[in-house]
Amino acid sequence: MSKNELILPKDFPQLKNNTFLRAARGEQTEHVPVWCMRQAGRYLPEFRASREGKDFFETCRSPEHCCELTLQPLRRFPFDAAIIFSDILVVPQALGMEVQMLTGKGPTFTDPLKEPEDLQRLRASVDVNKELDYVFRAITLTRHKIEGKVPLIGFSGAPWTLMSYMIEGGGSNTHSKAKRWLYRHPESSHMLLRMLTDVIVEYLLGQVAAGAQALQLFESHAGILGPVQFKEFSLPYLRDIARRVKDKLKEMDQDVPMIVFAKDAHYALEELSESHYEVVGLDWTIDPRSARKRTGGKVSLQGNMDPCALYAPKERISDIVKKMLEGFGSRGYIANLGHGLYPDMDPENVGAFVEAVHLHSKNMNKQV
Ligand SMILES: Cc1c2[nH]c(c1CCC(=O)O)Cc1[nH]c(c(CCC(=O)O)c1C)Cc1[nH]c(c(CCC(=O)O)c1C)Cc1[nH]c(c(CCC(=O)O)c1C)C2
Repeated sequence: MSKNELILPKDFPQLKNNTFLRAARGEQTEHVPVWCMRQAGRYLPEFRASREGKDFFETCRSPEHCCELTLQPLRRFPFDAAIIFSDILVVPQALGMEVQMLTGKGPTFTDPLKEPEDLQRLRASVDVNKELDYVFRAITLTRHKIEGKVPLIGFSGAPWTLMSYMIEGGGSNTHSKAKRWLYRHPESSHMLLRMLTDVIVEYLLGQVAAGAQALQLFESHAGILGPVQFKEFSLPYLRDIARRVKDKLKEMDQDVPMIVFAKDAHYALEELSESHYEVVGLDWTIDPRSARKRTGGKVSLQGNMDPCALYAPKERISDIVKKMLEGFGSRGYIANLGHGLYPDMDPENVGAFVEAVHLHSKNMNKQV
């Protein structure tokens, strides 16, 4: 028996800081909780040291490494949540596709999908518990090792974003190969999106069973769609995922908040706030006050400082954070960036961001 198998998803340490979970449910908290997308990342020297010389997806398959990388940012900063170290592309791998992380190039598929016939290359039925067991073990281990300090977030890529990677074969500016499918092969596109949805639902439920206390869906490529295609090829699947996961969680007597982050989908804010997610994540192109108005108190909001604001001097970061908090208000709000941290960011400025959120939100609460 390997040492991971001894770690079971039960008897987890008691949660000490639940501000993130309460804010996700729209409750008032002592301070506004804060975390950063890509908080476990290359901007931290200890992350670069741990990852050095190791294959990215091999790291993802090692529960011990994932646990260590997830915990690293918490040792430096008083974040109010942690996100499990993994990647959205483990799902296409589970469907049978080969993906490598190439230095300087990012994720690269060996043999991307080209035509609808290629769907036959995908596993028709995926045993999620077998294929993605390593993620579940990483979550269980981390949930123990985090010692109840903050909640642990599980995540998945959303169907359209994963579909676009599977067809583009990696990062892309135009996503024109994937969008070509939407216009030329709409039925096959829906078939692929349905296949992904089925796997994602199982995957998210498996993450909760393993110990995830919240779930975030990353629709990172929403912006490239525009409102009409978003309504046809993204939104229905986002809604289906939330509804199916929620129904099952109810049966399991679990109450796990779900966050949807559809980057650059400001055109769909109203729809996203009526999609069964407790929290809508926002990129920096949306004004906080108008986001509140447009979502009408139906959901909590998360975001949305421009990550590049972290290049500003610390006093300026503090001012930007203060304005952002005033725009969102301190209730039903989780502070974050509008997208992930970049590798060249100064950890000290990340610390200044976290500190400013806590300080200004406590002051705002005093004035109410
Ligand atoms: C740290 C990291 C990750 N993935 C990649 C890196 C950098 C590579 C490395 O360190 O070697 C490659 C890695 N993985 C991906 C990319 C983007 C490729 C591209 O489109 O150009 C890269 C460089 C794909 C990916 N992967 C992810 C997204 C959605 C979020 C987003 O929009 O950025 C996406 C699009 C999710 C993701 N990815 C990761 C996490 C957990 C860490 C954390 O957030 O603290 C998460 C949540 C981890």
